[in-house]
Amino acid sequence: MIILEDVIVKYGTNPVTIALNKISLKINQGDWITIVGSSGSGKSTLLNVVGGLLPLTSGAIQISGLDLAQLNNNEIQELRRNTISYIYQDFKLFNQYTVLENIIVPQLPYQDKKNLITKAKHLLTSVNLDHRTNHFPTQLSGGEKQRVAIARALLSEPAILLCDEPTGNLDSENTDVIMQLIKATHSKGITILFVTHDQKLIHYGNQILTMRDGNIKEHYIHETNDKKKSYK
Ligand SMILES: Nc1ncnc2c1ncn2[C@@H]1O[C@H](COP(=O)(O)OP(=O)(O)OP(=O)(O)O)[C@@H](O)[C@H]1O
Repeated sequence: MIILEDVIVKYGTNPVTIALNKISLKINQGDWITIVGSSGSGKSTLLNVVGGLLPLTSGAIQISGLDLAQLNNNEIQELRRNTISYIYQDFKLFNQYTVLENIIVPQLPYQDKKNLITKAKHLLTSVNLDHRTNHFPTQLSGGEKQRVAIARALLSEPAILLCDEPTGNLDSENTDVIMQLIKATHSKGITILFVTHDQKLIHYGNQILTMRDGNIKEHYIHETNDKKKSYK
């Protein structure tokens, strides 16, 4: 479970931007929350604080019972390595590495290489890219790059997958492929936080969270038809 309590994030000093303005939210394991809202409303900041990438100005975040503020840098990195994975609009692949290397590189210092290669090959098959194992990112299409990024994100078998507009650079055909892969991932019980501007994608999640000016404007849960400002 992820719990945000009165989370405030400010950027800068003069001027100050309040990116998250006292956000409280409870996310259960296996939820898929689609996060929408206009540009600058705080969507990426919300993802980044859950991912342990940004310090809070005030408030608290718990992930699986751990208070992020109580963790040292190594512990945060461990949480990010084992529990939380990210996929981004711009894929963030390493152009100097092959597809297979891109998938295993983040985990290489911590796990047995042979095991990682076996797992990575299995993941490449599951995203239909086994024929691209030794290619470099520059030789791939956008959709293929995002499939590599998904394989990399899943290597650690994370509990939480943070998706920051992962289909933003893709055409509708590739968007469908990526959404089906994320859907399959979600069906294994992984929590998904999914930022998008694409209204066509909001039905994939079980909840829609609308941000406005650093606040949760609306939190809509599909299954219950329940509308909430927050779970507080
Ligand atoms: N590094 C930063 N320094 C200063 N202000 C920032 C920084 N990052 C974001 N902001 C500001 O914080 C606010 C929230 O930004 P955030 O990126 O979370 O919005 P967003 O909803 O993801 O926007 P978009 O849809 O355009 O990606 C915006 O006003 C933005 O200008």
